[in-house]
Amino acid sequence: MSLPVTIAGLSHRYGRRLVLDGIDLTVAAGERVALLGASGAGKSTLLQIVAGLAKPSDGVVTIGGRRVDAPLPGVTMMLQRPALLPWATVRQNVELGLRFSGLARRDPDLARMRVNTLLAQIGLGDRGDARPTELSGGQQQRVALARALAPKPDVLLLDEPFSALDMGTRAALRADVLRLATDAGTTLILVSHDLADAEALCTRAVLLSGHPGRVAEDLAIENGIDEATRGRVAARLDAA
Ligand SMILES: Nc1ncnc2c1ncn2[C@@H]1O[C@H](COP(=O)(O)OP(=O)(O)OP(=O)(O)O)[C@@H](O)[C@H]1O
Repeated sequence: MSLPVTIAGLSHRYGRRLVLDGIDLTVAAGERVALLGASGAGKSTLLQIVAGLAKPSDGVVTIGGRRVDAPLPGVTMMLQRPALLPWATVRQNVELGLRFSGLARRDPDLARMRVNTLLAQIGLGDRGDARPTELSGGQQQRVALARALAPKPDVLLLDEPFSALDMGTRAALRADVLRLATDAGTTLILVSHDLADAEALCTRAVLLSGHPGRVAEDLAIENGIDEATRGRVAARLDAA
C-alpha cells in the first residue's frame, strides 16, 4: 500500500530563527518527489518533521489522513550514513526493520523469506552472516536500504542517501531504490542537493529557497528538463 503525504502551513523555528516558512505540499500516494535546495534550506528539518521525529512550530503533516506527531508505522527513513548495528549481522540488521513492524513476531517464516529476498535483490545474498564492518560503504548503504524497505513501507523518506558514495556505487544504489520502490508502489520523498539524484529517481522536484526555506518551484521532471530550467535549478542549489 502507498499513502499520500500532506504538508499544510508548515513553519519551523530553531530558537528564534525561522528555518521553514509556510510550506504547503501534497505528495500523492505512490508519487516520487525530490526535495531540493541549497545547504541550510531546511530540507532535513522538513523530512524529520514528516517522519514524526520533530514537531513543527506551526502547521500540520498528515500521512494517509492521519496527523503525524510521532513516527507512524509504515513510514521508514534512510539517512546519509547507514547507521547499522555493528555487533549484529547483515541479516539481523535487515530483520530489525521487521521487528519494528511486528512481522518478525507474527510470522517468522515470512519475515525470514522477505529478508532473504531483499538480500538477494541488493546483491548481498551470500553476505547475510557478515558484520557491517566487513562490507564496503556502498554495501553498507544497500543493507540500510534493505532494512528501510523490509517492512514494505507505505512511505519511504530518503535523506541524502547517496552522498557518501562514489559515482558507480551511487548509480547502482539509485537503480536499486528505483526498482524496489516502483515494484512496491511506495510513496517516496528524497532530500538531495543533487539534481541528478532527483532525475534518476523522481517524477517531480520541489525546490526550496533558503533562509528561511520556502517552496520556490515545483517542477515535473519525469520527461526531463530543458537547459534553461536546469541552469536555474543549478544556480539555486549552489546558492549557500
Ligand atoms: N537542531 C538544530 N538546532 C538549531 N539549528 C538547527 C538544527 N538543525 C538544523 N539547524 C539549522 O536549520 C537550518 C536548516 O538545516 P537543515 O539541516 O534542515 O538544512 P538542509 O537543507 O538539510 O541542509 P544540508 O543540505 O546542509 O543538510 C540550518 O541553518 C541549520 O544550521
